[in-house]
Amino acid sequence: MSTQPIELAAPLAPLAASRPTYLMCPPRLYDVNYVINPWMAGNVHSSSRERAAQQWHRLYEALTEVADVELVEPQPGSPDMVFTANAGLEHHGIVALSSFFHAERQAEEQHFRHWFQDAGYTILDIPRETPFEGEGDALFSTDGTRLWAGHGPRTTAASHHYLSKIWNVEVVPLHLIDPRFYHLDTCFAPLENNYAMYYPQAFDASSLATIEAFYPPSKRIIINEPDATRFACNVINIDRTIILNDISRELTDQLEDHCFHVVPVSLSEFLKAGGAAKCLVMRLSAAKVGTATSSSGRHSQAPLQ
Ligand SMILES: NC(=O)NCCC[C@H](N)C(=O)O
Repeated sequence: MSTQPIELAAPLAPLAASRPTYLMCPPRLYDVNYVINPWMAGNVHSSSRERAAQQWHRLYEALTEVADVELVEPQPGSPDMVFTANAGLEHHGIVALSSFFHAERQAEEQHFRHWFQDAGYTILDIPRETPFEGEGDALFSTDGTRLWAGHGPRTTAASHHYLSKIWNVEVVPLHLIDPRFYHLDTCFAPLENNYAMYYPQAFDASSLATIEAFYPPSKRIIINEPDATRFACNVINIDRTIILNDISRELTDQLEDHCFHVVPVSLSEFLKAGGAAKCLVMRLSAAKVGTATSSSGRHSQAPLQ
């Protein structure tokens, strides 16, 4: 019998899982200055900048656990710039820049344009006559086979054909009919492992049938009105992690039963403007970022406010 100590094989270094990258905008200039959705009504100047900063930082910290974050500087006169999901839609290094429906947000377009230019993206414009509000209304299915595209309150159905031309992808229109859920990302979320969360009443009958034809019953996570109005569908989903505003215990349990790891971050100050976790971030192709020469950059620490 050998007396040689058994040599244990050195453990394999874990494969570096590629971390996704997101764009965020610090809330230094965030406020509710006007009313362009039902959540803002009665909330003009009612948000606390200090609380908003704390909540945004918690979101930033939760996100940087699982992703890299780039920052764009907030700009005077654009208090909604914190909702970077609405800057545009980026895929394969190309950005379809948003063409905002409301004049109140149109000044943001030039600021985001500069950031994407400096970061080396190819920018394609969507005409002013056919408003398009970026990732707020355009979400790829997690298998990448289709682009779900909302229309109605903000984005026009006529803008969708630009998206299918840019990426040669099937664009599936979903008609939003409840003014509280004015962007697709407020009422619908494709999730990993081909699940989807959605608030059915936000859609017309044929759009709902389209969603249900794609997701079999076992893959549907149906959100009730109390959770929908907590922006439960407005999630950042990275692998099994789901970052979102506070939701009910029942929904948390349901998500955990489907093996998701739920990370709640209270975002009450941003709900006053009609946005939550997913609205505060925009997904980017990692390949392009890090080349920016503007005030943005890759940050591993929470930035100063
Ligand atoms: N749903 C989103 O993607 N973004 C939230 C945008 C809030 C902003 N106050 C707006 O009404 O456009």
